[in-house]
Amino acid sequence: MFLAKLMLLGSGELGREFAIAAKRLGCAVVACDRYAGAPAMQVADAAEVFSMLDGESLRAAVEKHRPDFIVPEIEAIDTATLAALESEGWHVVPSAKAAQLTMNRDGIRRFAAEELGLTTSRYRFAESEEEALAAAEHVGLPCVIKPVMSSSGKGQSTASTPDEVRSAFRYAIEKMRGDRPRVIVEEFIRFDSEITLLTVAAADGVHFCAPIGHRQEAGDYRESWQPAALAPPVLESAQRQAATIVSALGGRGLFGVEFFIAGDRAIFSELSPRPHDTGMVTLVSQEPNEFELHLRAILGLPVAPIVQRGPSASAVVLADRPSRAFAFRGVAEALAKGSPATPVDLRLFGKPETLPGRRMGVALARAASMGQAVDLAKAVAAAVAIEYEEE
Ligand SMILES: Nc1ncnc2c1ncn2[C@@H]1O[C@H](COP(=O)(O)OP(=O)(O)OP(=O)(O)O)[C@@H](O)[C@H]1O
Ligand SMILES: NCC(=O)N[C@@H]1O[C@H](COP(=O)([O-])[O-])[C@@H](O)[C@H]1O
Ligand SMILES: [Mg+2]
Repeated sequence: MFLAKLMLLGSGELGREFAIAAKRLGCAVVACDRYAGAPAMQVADAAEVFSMLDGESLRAAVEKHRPDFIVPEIEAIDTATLAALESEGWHVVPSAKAAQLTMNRDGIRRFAAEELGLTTSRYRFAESEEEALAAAEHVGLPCVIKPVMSSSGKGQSTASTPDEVRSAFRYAIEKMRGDRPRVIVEEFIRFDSEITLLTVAAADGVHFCAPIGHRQEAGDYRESWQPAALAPPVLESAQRQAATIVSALGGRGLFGVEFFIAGDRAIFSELSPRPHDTGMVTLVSQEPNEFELHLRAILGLPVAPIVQRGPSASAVVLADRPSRAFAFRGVAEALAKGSPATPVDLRLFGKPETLPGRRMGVALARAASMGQAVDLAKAVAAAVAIEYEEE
């Protein structure tokens, strides 16, 4: 009856768009996350609530639902259980190895730089303030310090003095996820721009989407746009490095490969073996979008042609305080900003709770020029207000 049964490990906004794509192609979707009512659960056939770091619960959910594909949607998953499940014949997307290496910054960085020879910033790992100081001396100041396990910029800061290195180390340990008090100390790259290169490992080989430019603030993305203007040799270098790493990680699916662009160099930063948040722009910028591409690649279906539809942008809608009682205002005004030549759209994720800086929605726009598309997406996002009610 169903084309395939997919189990999502993590059910946020990215999982929700993936689940919608899967439902459209007649798949069954089981959505798992740490809380009930997560965005993808709202459109899935079934839901399971447990921590993805709890291996026993993860195994129980897999054995209960018997999915054809286990699809990690977040980074923090009990990857030892994923590896065990894979060895027993369950299919982990794109591979247990990819999930395992990318969950920890030390895993993916050492694999990229030391095994594959990709261009990266200088880096060292540290497990104490003293080690962090020594690492900072090695990579130079300023440097960027991040917990090895974290995402969306959590626990990340830049240090310019030895004192700041100490406090950045403490901050990273305080905000880290998981149980390994370890940080990466990276050379600060003065980049001209940064991009995500969506790279699809499909049955018939590797395909690329047009590069996506993005702007980050506090380690989290604010706006993204596609296509990002890149000199052809820089794009080719990024594509070569992306093809190398996705092929080495193995399996089929879409990857978000992040690069810093500095002069004529594409410097590999990190990658997601799954759709990328900056890739939400593809909801208006291309067909198939990144979620449909991930799905098609997983199912062994054709992914080409990938059609880019011109200058497009996304801008995030963030909450600024914790609340379980809130409402969205200004949606009509936001959507009224579109015109036949400059269409706009909006996704509100339906998360049941706000937190300071939590992403609650994203605005999308297409226009004749990139500047116009970004400005329009920002205006649409700015028109949406979150009204917090007294609890
Ligand atoms: N070495 C560096 N030099 C300069 N800027 C950096 C460096 N490392 C990170 N940044 C900035 O911080 C942002 C977030 O870093 P990174 O992608 O490593 O973190 P993350 O927590 O994995 O984020 P996400 O999960 O959103 O991708 C980068 O996109 C970049 O803007
Ligand atoms: N950069 C990773 C990323 O964007 N992940 C996306 O955010 C969700 C968690 O949101 P939450 O923290 O608001 O629950 C994840 O489930 C995923 O969709
Ligand atoms: Mg990143």
